[in-house]
Amino acid sequence: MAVYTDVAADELADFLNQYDLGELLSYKGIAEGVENSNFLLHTTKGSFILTLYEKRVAKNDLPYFLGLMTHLAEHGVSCPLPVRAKDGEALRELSGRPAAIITFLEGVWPRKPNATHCAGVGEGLARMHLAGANFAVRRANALSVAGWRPLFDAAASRADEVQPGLRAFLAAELDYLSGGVWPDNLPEGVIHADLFNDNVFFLGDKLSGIIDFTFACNDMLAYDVAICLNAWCFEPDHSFNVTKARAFLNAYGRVRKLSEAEEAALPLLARGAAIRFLLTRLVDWLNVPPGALVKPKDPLEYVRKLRFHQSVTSVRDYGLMPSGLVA
Ligand SMILES: Nc1ncnc2c1ncn2[C@@H]1O[C@H](COP(=O)(O)OP(=O)(O)O)[C@@H](O)[C@H]1O
Ligand SMILES: N[C@@H](CCOP(=O)(O)O)C(=O)O
Repeated sequence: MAVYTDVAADELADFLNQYDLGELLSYKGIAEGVENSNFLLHTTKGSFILTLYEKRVAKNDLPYFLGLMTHLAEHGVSCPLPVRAKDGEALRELSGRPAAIITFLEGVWPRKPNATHCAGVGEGLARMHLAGANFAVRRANALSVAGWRPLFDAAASRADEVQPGLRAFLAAELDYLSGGVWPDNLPEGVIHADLFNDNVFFLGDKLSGIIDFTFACNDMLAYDVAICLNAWCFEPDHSFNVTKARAFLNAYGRVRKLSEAEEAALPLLARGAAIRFLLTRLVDWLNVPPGALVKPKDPLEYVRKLRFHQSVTSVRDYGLMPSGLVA
């Protein structure tokens, strides 16, 4: 998260009067993350997170995110719960933005994830996929193949300022991925779509909860696996860590087994997952709003990840035997 929209103390106190959350004791903006404005609130009834939804979030989608958190929590996933105001509504408006308060989740996101964390995420992701199976509401993935071209168009003219040749590299990859190769027959369901290490909390080595459902949608479950491979299984020097990947994939597979078709599609899905985050990061890198409390994320990290997946021919390179047996 970040802070794009400031909230004054008296405005917040008025806002909180709509809830049964006691008196405001203190609040502060959270400098982490890049998408929305987030504040940690301390009231006489405890700690809460206030989110003001910003740029990439469509107001119409908010009931999906809030409903999904409630559904997942009811089905055994540890995640924040939306807090309803006195009128029963969780989604409100503050400082001209859609806003919601969610419960505070204990835990710390891992700054240096190890293979045990990766296994925890694999298991947690698979459990989330199973828990989402009977969520009745649907939301298409706005950031799948069709959503990548507009991002490219928004950044293309300045892409080479970030790295010479980046524009041509992205154009070629986009042409390839949108040229009919993208799978359309893999199992679908609710995916988190942004399960990076700053969205997974641990207490010790044990996963304590999953946050940030603002990209959640219905899409291929294996695409979520690919997003996590990228987010969790590379080192700070951008080399791929096959031990982490094996730990992640095997833990996922113990809860929800990937089909052979899903395994075979993983390299392609990982390329798609890489260009999706490369493009949003590039757009954000080139358009930091003046005065915003935000640290944009490095798009070039994802160029290196994408190049790695371009060289992958089999799921063996991710530490799995093609049959799904442990390598
Ligand atoms: N329910 C929560 N409980 C505790 N901390 C939270 C919670 N939600 C968010 N945070 C804190 O805010 C940070 C950013 O949240 P995140 O949802 O990732 O932001 P964004 O809306 O920008 O994607 C997290 O890394 C965490 O420190
Ligand atoms: N995970 C994305 C950025 C958006 O997620 P946030 O949770 O950090 O706001 C990336 O790494 O590009």
